[in-house]
Amino acid sequence: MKIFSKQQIYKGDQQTAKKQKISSTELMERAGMQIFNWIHERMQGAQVPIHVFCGIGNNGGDGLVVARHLITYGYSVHTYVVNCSEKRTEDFLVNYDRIKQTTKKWPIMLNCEADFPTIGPDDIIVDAVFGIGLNRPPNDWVKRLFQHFRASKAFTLSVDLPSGLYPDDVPEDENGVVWANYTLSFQAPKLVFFLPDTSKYTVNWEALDIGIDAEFLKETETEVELIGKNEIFPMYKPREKFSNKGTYGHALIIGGSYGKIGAVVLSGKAALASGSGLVTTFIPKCGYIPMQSSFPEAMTLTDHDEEKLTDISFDIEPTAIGIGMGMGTDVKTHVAFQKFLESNSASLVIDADAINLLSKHKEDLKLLKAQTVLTPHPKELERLIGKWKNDFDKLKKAKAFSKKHQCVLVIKGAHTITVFENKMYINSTGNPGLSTGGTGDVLTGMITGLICQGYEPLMASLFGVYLHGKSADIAVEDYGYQSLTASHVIEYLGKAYLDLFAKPQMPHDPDAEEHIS
Ligand SMILES: NC(=O)C1=CN([C@@H]2O[C@H](COP(=O)(O)OP(=O)(O)OC[C@H]3O[C@@H](n4cnc5c(N)ncnc54)[C@H](O)[C@@H]3O)[C@@H](O)[C@H]2O)[C@@H](O)CC1
Ligand SMILES: Nc1ncnc2c1ncn2[C@@H]1O[C@H](COP(=O)(O)OP(=O)(O)O)[C@@H](O)[C@H]1O
Ligand SMILES: [K+]
Repeated sequence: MKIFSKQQIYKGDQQTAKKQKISSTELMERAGMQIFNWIHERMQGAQVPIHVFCGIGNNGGDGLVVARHLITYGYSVHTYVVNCSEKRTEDFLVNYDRIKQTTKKWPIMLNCEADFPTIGPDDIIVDAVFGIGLNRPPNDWVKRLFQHFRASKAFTLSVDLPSGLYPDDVPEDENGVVWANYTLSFQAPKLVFFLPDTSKYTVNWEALDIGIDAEFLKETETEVELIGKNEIFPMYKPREKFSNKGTYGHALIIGGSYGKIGAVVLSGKAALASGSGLVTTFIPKCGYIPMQSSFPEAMTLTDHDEEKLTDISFDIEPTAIGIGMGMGTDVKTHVAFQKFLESNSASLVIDADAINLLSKHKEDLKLLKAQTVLTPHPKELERLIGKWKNDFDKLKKAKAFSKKHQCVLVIKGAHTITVFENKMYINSTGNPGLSTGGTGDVLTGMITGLICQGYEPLMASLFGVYLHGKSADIAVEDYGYQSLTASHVIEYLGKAYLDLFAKPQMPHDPDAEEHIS
């Protein structure tokens, strides 16, 4: 699912009006009507007080449309205009006139704190103060209004995005933003719903189809995509009947040190469970017996050093290599890693300590082949690309890094973002049960195993991240967030594959009816 920039959203509105021969007022009517339908479907006329707060731009115009329909259907509505600027948009004014023709209870003008209404905890707030047009922080009294919303504890439904949130920046003051329970976003979600700095402003979100021009939606190239089942399914490579283990590649998993052999066991098992034909692990000598006894499907090669990797040499020809889990950053290990990079020609997935070694010795980055995959968690990413000001700055730096080194950067987190050159792919699966040791090792193994089966490194990363999260989403049903372990993610991988073939989905909806950000 494409995630459009602010400029693209405005362009899409214009193109839709032009192609469908409708006015912008009619498009606003459609948008507001969709919000009304959503509320009406759930409330069925219940007489809960609904406070609709409208700004003076088109987001406010949407709010006025919603309020008018709610009034017509007999709801208990209080409409307010947050009078924060003299510059009203045309469509706001058209809808201001229309609501005045519908009811004698005209919208109440709010000009300062003294005007704030009482809002009960069981009331509903519709937040239509600012949308994507916010271009500076709200006035102080408007910020206090947003805090008044939050203090009321009323269910808050934001129109398009929580007011005070920019579509392409991080607000400096969290009190200047509405904290929404739910956001109904027009046509597609916004990038800010998925970033660690800004996702807290809405608990749930849903995209409402407002009939934006189909050609615009299809042809417009976006910098950001949300990856759900609809995006993943077409990538799937079926298993051939007349195939053998050689058909699906040979994964080599390199890593481990004294006390950290388990990381390689997990990674190797994940490579196998993702479908790799063969798996070999390469570990320090101390790991030989534990590896052979806990992972009988794997072949095992060992370093001559007992406790760490000092010489990564082997006489097999792996299709793809995953390296770094539990490897440590000993000087001897670094020398071995550097030598390995100089001679390696297989596709590579780099994780954990191998990333830390690259961060410590940036000159080694030039040894990476094009399309090498790196899978840092936030701390590892910071060591690699430097500190960032906020999430947007982080993504800018990540794109520059990916371009410079021609690598696929898998930035792990609640919504893992895969960056390749200028494009960013946001994953939609996964849950907090994954916040436990070893799940990252599993991901590296899976991506390595997928490359072995012929998936391009970028596809393997997107597919791997999706399946990893999906497996955890299925497993959490049986184990709960607290008890989910990295081994469960491997165990449930088969179910995650099978889920790809479960009920078909609507093209506009990546994974579910509602989304928790
Ligand atoms: N396809 C779509 O996405 C559609 C979008 N529509 C709505 O239009 C919205 C965008 O409307 P606008 O561009 O009018 O902008 P907004 O309604 O988001 O609000 C900003 C308005 O207030 C002004 N402003 C910005 N920051 C301010 C501040 N801190 N204090 C006071 N005033 C400030 C701006 O000049 C602008 O007029 C969308 O978010 C959406 O709700 C719908 O009406 C129709 C379809
Ligand atoms: N709250 C969360 N929601 C979804 N996914 C998560 C969450 N926390 C962690 N993850 C995922 O779990 C994995 C953790 O990886 P990492 O931090 O490298 O763990 P480890 O090094 O212990 O293997 C990543 O794939 C990350 O995206
Ligand atoms: K809003």
